[in-house]
Amino acid sequence: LACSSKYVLSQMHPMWQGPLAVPGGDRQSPIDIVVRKSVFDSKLKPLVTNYDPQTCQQIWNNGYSFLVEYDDTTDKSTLKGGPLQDQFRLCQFHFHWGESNAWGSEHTVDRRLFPAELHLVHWNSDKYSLFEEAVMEDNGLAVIGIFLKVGKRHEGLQKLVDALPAIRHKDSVVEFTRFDPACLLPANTDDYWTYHGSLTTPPLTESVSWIVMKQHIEVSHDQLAVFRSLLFTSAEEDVQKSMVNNFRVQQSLCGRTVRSSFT
Ligand SMILES: Cc1ccn(O)c(=O)c1
Ligand SMILES: [Zn+2]
Repeated sequence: LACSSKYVLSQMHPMWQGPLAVPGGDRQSPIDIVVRKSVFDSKLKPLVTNYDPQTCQQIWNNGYSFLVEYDDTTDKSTLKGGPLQDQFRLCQFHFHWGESNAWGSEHTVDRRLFPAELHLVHWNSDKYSLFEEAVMEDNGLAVIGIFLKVGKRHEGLQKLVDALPAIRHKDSVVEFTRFDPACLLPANTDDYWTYHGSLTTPPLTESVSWIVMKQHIEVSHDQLAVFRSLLFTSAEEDVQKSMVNNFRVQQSLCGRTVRSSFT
């Protein structure tokens, strides 16, 4: 069983040459959320987000996804409430998606796959002074996961979609300002599942309080197609590879409980 071994081997991924051994390995992400096994916790509070669009700085292709990065040197864009005891600062958001609309999300709900998943990444600024510090601690990060479905065009997303052709290749970056990530939240942010897990990319550290929204957001087929026009590869490489299927395989629950904020 993957949980009992001292090391778990993450999925062999072309981008991460060879298996990655992760110390411990009994709190890995992503997972399948089995709705009927989740436990309602009445102590779970509503999420409180306070995002300042002025802290938005740049958008860049890191060779695995594209990241919209925020200035996290002050407490201007924060997350608190929900399952969290402390205040967390927004540092970036990014997505995971498939080559087709049939798959692409990292988490699943009763094995249901979504075409993509948005991650809003925050770190505990009550306890740590840098993201790099927090990422190594078991209460260091809080990531909001939001499922994307293909449907009507997402007006707020279009500004981001329009910036993507400028960062087609790995390591390209452009200035990106005044983007309010609150426009990407679903109407209902009171209903979520939460569990303790890990980053889904290296260093795969088990430092994440995951908050997975029950309600998805909708984006258009064309908007998602622009995500797929990005490349994993840098401009100099001879063979260009489409940035698709940038999700990790699901990990064992290892006896963890997934709590729900709703019945
Ligand atoms: C910090 C971090 C890095 C990668 N991914 O996928 C995440 O969801 C969070
Ligand atoms: Zn992610």
